[in-house]
Amino acid sequence: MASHLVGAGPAAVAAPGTGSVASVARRHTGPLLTGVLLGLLGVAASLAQPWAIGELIAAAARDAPMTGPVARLAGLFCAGALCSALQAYAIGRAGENIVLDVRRTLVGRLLRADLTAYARQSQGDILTRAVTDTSLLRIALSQSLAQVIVSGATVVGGVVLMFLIDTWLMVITLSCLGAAGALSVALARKLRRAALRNRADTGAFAAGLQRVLTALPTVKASRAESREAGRIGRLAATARESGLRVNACNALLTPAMNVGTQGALAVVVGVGMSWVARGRMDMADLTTFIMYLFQLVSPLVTSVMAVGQFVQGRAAVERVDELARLPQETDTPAEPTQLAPTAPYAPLSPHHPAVEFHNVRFTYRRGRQAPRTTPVLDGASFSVPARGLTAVVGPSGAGKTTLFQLIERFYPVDGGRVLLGGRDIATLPLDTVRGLVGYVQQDSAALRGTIRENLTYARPDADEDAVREAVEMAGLAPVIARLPDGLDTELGDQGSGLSGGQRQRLCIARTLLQRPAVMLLDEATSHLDADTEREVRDVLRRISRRCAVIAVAHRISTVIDADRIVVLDGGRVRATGVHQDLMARDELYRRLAGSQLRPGPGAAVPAPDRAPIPSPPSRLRPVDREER
Ligand SMILES: Nc1ncnc2c1ncn2[C@@H]1O[C@H](COP(=O)(O)OP(=O)(O)OP(=O)(O)O)[C@@H](O)[C@H]1O
Repeated sequence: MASHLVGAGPAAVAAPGTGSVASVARRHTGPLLTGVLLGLLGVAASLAQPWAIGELIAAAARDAPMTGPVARLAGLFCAGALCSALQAYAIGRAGENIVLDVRRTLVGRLLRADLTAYARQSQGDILTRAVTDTSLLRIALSQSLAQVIVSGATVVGGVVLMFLIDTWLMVITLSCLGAAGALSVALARKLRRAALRNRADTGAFAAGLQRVLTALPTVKASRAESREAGRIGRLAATARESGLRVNACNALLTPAMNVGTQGALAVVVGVGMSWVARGRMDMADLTTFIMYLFQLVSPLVTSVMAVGQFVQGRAAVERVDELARLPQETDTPAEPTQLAPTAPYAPLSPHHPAVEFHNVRFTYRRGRQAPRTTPVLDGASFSVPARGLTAVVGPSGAGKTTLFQLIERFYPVDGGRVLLGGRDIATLPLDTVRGLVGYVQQDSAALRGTIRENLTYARPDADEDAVREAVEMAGLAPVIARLPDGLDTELGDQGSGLSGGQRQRLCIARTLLQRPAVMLLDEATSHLDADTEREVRDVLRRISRRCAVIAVAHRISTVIDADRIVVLDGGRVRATGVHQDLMARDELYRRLAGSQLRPGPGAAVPAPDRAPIPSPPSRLRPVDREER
């Protein structure tokens, strides 16, 4: 059914994967193993070096030719250096690739996140996780992991060779190192907890900073600079405190291992020398044993440091995983029939209402544990014809914006159905729904970038003529003509660089360019002066002959000549009709309209409570914003 419904093109965001860091990292097992293998080859080369030195000494002692032993030793040096360089490159590259993949997956999942779940996150913390924590992944998953493996292999190889030289001396050595090792493990556990706390504190600092930076003029106008500086300073101090705990654990880790190895060395020299004195061990074996012990010190310390880094990185992995687990919007697979090319403004069948609400119930969820609040919509029903201007009015907080958000399917309804062109939107792909519906938001969302990029945001393939037409229609042409760079003028964050009214026109033009079947305008002309508003209203009137335009407006001038007005109150539609009709029979509408309309010269003032037959629109004039 519903072959009249067509889509607006492919999804813009690449389909995200399952999201967890481990699942992403598994894709890079091959390059990581290659790096580790190169590292192990380097270990073998370095472990063989004392043996080659021994061979060289023996050859010198025998006065035998030295070319072979020297060549072997040089070969081992070169092989060790080459393997170590290749290992560092391979592991570093794999680490960067993991970070890239994790970030891409994370961005895909963030952009597809369920809005209810997303709204519970702080944006500053999201940024810290997506930028800083993902950087730490590289260290945890590649460098430190590889270092643990490679240094660990050096340690294991050395230990085996030392066992072969003298088992009991090695047992004594291991008991000294074991005590240091146990201390290091305890410290590593503490370090992980401290690192997790520090990541969270850093996120809280970023969230605090982001909160004020996005509202800097409000902060200044409220003279809150000192208060905010103090509050954010305290957040920074908390991050410092947990950072110091991380630092303390880190600072103890390496010395703990150093003390262990130095203690082992002292004991080995003492015990070994007494054994040599008693003839239980010869001097050459003791010297080789001590050489291997010296060779163990550096990899032991490196591997303990790498464990520390790995543990800190794991804290970051946990935080990135948590973000990647954000619930996603549920989508519906597209049917082939839904993806026919669109005709401008007319992809919905004129035989069905453009939008229908059937007994819709909806409540915002503030969190799983939070108590349920009163429903915003409690059985709302109305329909919007495929052509014409429909206005939605109601007191502040009545749920008008919520209606629009449900048409866009930003949230699923709790009960009832929302139909688009006769089809339940829950059964349509999100891409189709959002391609058919154009939405000019209440707060005129513009993005950092050029005006042209903003205009073509919903339709990147729009040609120059289409852009110019939308600009003209939205009354934006004179604004752009005054800008030195015209359409290529750069805007700041949230479209700064334009006035509120200019931003509204920009957003209207962007939606016009999208050529939707249903155009939603939420207070979209509230910042415009009376003349510009009239021009934009005329444009919308013209467009409404080709598609459905639904406008939320507090300004009665926007509503007065609408083909249909829906009056929303207490989560329900209490009346629908045209202006005169509603003035005559709906008390709330009369009250809402009465506060903004004043009689023209010679007209009697209608007494709102006595339900008078209203004066014809020509004799009523809307009160301009400036006069209110
Ligand atoms: N994201 C949200 N989370 C929780 N509650 C919300 C959310 N958005 C809106 N609400 C609540 O839902 C109710 C309806 O809000 P909505 O923005 O739809 O009203 P409105 O009629 O558009 O108001 P206005 O005319 O003032 O713009 C309000 O009580 C509001 O507090």
